[in-house]
Amino acid sequence: MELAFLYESFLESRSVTTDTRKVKNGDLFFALKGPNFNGNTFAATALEMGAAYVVVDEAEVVQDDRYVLVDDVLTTLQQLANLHRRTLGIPILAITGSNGKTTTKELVNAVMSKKYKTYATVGNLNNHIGIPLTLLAMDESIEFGIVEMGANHQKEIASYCSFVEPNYGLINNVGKAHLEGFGGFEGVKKGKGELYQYLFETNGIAFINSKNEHLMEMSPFEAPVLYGRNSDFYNAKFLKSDPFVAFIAGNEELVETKLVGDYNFDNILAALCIGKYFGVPSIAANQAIEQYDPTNNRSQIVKTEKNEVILDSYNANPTSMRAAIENFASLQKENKVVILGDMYELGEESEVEHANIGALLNLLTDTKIILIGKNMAAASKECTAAAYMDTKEAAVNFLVSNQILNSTILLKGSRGMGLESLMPLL
Ligand SMILES: CC(=O)N[C@H]1[C@@H](OP(=O)(O)OP(=O)(O)OC[C@H]2O[C@@H](n3ccc(=O)[nH]c3=O)[C@H](O)[C@@H]2O)O[C@H](CO)[C@@H](O)[C@@H]1O[C@H](C)C(=O)N[C@@H](C)C(=O)N[C@H](CCC(=O)N[C@@H](CCC[C@@H](N)C(=O)O)C(=O)O)C(=O)O
Ligand SMILES: Nc1ncnc2c1ncn2[C@@H]1O[C@H](COP(=O)(O)OP(=O)(O)OP(=O)(O)O)[C@@H](O)[C@H]1O
Ligand SMILES: C[C@@H](N)C(=O)N[C@H](C)C(=O)O
Repeated sequence: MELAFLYESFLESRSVTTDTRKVKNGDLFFALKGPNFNGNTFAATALEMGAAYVVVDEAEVVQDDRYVLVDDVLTTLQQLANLHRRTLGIPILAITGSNGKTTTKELVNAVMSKKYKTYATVGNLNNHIGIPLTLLAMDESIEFGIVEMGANHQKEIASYCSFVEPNYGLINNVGKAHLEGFGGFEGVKKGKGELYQYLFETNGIAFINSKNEHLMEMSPFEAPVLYGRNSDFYNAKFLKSDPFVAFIAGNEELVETKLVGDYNFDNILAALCIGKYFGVPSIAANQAIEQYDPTNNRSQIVKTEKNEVILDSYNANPTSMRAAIENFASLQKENKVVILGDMYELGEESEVEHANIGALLNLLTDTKIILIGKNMAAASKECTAAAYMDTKEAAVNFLVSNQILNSTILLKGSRGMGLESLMPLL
């Protein structure tokens, strides 16, 4: 009953917010609880600021009939999103994976929007709150929805599938990310595999990189749409990444991208496979890939007055760190510097995984290495040639007195390290 009423008012306003700092006239305000605040305490403020209704789950804050009291605000937000998704009835593609979800989502969106009116997750709004907000932002003009799903524990992807109800899905890869919450690499496979399980049980379709043995082993499908090998539904030929990726597309066209890192080739293949499956003309699809220019701290090239920086400070885990280092090692540049920060959420595997990165760095004989953060101590023990600072503050002092000039720099670490704040020194 509450849901039907809320959906009616949602259809009138088309605007949902969870934050009084962003309320607009006519909004539906959902009073979520978070680590810092209880949204119920902001309900009255939301109404004063123009919200039409406030959805709360604490009876004592209710003052009049503009308060909609429910058992649990987050569950109601997800149920409303599900009702909207069913009403729209459009095809929805879910994208998850350990690395490259956001980039792949952007690439798929760029390709698919050459033929369809699409809506894709904005930025990284990929969790229990961001995903329902993504669904509710789709209107009747949208022909194809693309929903990024992030996760750091079991049953999370299954829960998202239950209200997103995707018809199509892509697990980009499985790697050593969020090991703490997933319970190791096998746990990552199980947790991400929940998308395959949902699609299998609902006769959905999965796009799978056939060169990825883990994904192939996880696949329960009889006939998934494969990419990556010549006999597959889609393939392309990698040419180089020096630093930008170039390749020969499935239609034999040369495509020169603005994406750094050979690992991005897999993300591109996924996008082009999906485009081909949905009938996007190949010339237009290739053009979409060529035009995509990352500006989001994810392997972004920044030319400063002093240096050229591969700014990769959005996140870091053993798999993406290794991929970034190996790619950097292959670059033909004069003065190379690697600045790496801690990798987070690795639980009991943290020390050994940081040590493994240290061992890998020993292979970079022509490169200056700077390691930052408490966890990187384990890497510095393996890689004795590296300069090591346990805090970012210490690293700032080091970089002030040891200026880096005329170099190509890889700057990568977990989000919490905020390594982009070092950019003014580089
Ligand atoms: C709940 C919420 O939306 N919080 C946002 C809020 O946080 P704030 O610091 O204010 O505190 P609370 O969370 O405690 O607030 C509770 C509610 O109170 C509201 N409120 C507060 C103050 C006020 O004056 N008025 C208010 O109304 C408040 O809005 C809350 O509703 O603001 C922050 C700053 O803008 C936001 O950063 C914070 O957003 C949280 C983090 C959030 O989850 N936002 C989602 C929309 C989202 O999708 N965020 C993504 C990050 C996704 C992510 O990390 N993905 C991981 C994997 C997923 C793991 C999953 N299990 C998980 O734990 O999330 C990945 O690896 O990709 C993003 O922002 O990019
Ligand atoms: N296919 C890939 N394999 C390994 N590493 C990758 C791949 N694609 C991207 N990366 C690395 O991951 C970084 C973050 O990319 P992106 O934000 O697209 O991933 P994500 O999975 O969405 O991350 P998050 O969950 O934190 O949003 C990139 O800058 C790059 O270093
Ligand atoms: C920021 C969040 N999406 C994420 O990726 N976290 C990990 C732990 C990181 O920052 O490396």
